[in-house]
Amino acid sequence: MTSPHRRFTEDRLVIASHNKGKVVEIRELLEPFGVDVVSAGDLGLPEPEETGLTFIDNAVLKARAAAEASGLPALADDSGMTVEALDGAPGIYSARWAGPSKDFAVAIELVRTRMGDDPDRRGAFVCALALAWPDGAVETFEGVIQGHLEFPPRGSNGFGYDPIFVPEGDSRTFGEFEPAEKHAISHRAIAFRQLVRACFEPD
Ligand SMILES: O=P(O)(O)OP(=O)(O)OP(=O)(O)OC[C@H]1O[C@@H](n2cnc3c(O)ncnc32)[C@H](O)[C@@H]1O
Ligand SMILES: [Mg+2]
Repeated sequence: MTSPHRRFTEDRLVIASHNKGKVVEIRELLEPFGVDVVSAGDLGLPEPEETGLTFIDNAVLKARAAAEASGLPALADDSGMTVEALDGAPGIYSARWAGPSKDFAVAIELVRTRMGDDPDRRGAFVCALALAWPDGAVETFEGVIQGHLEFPPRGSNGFGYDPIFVPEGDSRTFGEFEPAEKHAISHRAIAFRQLVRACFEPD
């Protein structure tokens, strides 16, 4: 049976993200596929307003905007951290909790104070990926990694909420992981494996 997914056959791809940490990780994850990648920032593409109510909706909105503006296929990532004790917040608002200056010390402090001494420390990272073509076709994938939160933040690798997130089965935060170790297990890596299987690898 042939794959129901639209295959990626072009040789150039736009990463529809203005987040430097994400762009670094996505470039590393795409490296084995020999795709020439350019970021939305490099092309001077605008940052669309994220009006969706799910990670998938926002990933599709960002990928479609970049594909239309650039005339190239575009890959967007909408991701965030969900906290059990906060009923899933900050979730799709994870970037917005860091405020206009994108200060994650502020966002992390907000999570710490809102959780207070709630004994439930469980959290997860979610990553939705959308690959969109200029003709409007789109493919979507989602990955989740479970873990718990620890304060104060530890480690200077990664980005965003990495210094407070401890994935299940480890005692270190993602901020203390080497990049290659994070790529082996992260929410982004899980979503990427599905994307690669569906759209990049030969049938
Ligand atoms: O929308 P783009 O331009 O891609 O960049 P952004 O930073 O606004 O990205 P999102 O809207 O998807 O918001 C997700 C936020 O969740 C956080 N986040 C996502 N993945 C993460 C990861 O692997 N490690 C730590 N924090 C992460 C990070 O702080 C992001 O700013
Ligand atoms: Mg964003």
